[in-house]
Amino acid sequence: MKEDIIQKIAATKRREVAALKQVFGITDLICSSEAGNREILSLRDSILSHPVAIIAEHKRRSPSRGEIAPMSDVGKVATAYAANGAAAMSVLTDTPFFGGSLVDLSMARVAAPSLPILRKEFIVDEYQIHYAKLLGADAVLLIASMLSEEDLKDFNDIAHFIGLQTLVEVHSAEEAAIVPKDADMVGINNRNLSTFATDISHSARLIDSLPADAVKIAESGIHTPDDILQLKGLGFDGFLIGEAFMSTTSPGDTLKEFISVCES
Ligand SMILES: O=P(O)(O)OC[C@@H](O)[C@@H](O)c1c[nH]c2ccccc12
Repeated sequence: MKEDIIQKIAATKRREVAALKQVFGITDLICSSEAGNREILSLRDSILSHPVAIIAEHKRRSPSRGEIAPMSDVGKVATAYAANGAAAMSVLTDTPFFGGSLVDLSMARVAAPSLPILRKEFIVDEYQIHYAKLLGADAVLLIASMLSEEDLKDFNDIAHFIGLQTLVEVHSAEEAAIVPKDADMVGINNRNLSTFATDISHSARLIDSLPADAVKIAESGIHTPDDILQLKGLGFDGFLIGEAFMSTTSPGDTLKEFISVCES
């Protein structure tokens, strides 16, 4: 059977973390991230205080779309997202599949000091959570389908222990059932991680399997302001959008246009 993309990514991530650990051990990493202690911004509060709460993503390429904005200046995009009403920013740090990097994360942090930032990564090891903090993230994505129930709980606790928030991503009712009660936000990904195809009606079908009081984020395949309004009507609090912004010449202006259409 052909290997799922997500399985291939998970294997790559394990090798990547093993190599990083050779250079910079986990104890050194934890000490460094604690030494540079900065005030963590609440991504969750920002979602709840924005009437149209968009987590605007920086994405250079993807396995499904190929190149989107390979030469993007992440600092410029971060400044533009902050200036044009983003509730938060998501920075893809994966290199082999999405063309991002840890440098992208730290450059976004410097360029947009008041904007909550999510490290968008395939987390398979707590090491990646400490690295997220070191480079200035406020929150991390935890993908339920890549983790055992036990690891999901542990990683959620570790993130909280070092002051970061968590967005737990699910794809099914079974995964929704294992989301830790104190996860800060729960996301439904409209992208099937085996095929990478998107279908926004997936969010609509699954929303009732999330706890009523969860902060709910719809992720992927959102291409128009109308998509946002439809998902908002169903009860979603926030919207994670990458391609629809990054495939335009000015991601910040496109974000602004989406918000103004939604608010009109
Ligand atoms: O570019 P889009 O379709 O707007 O999607 C953004 C974001 O939701 C997507 O990058 C994403 C969310 N979770 C993921 C997990 C794996 C790969 C990709 C993703």
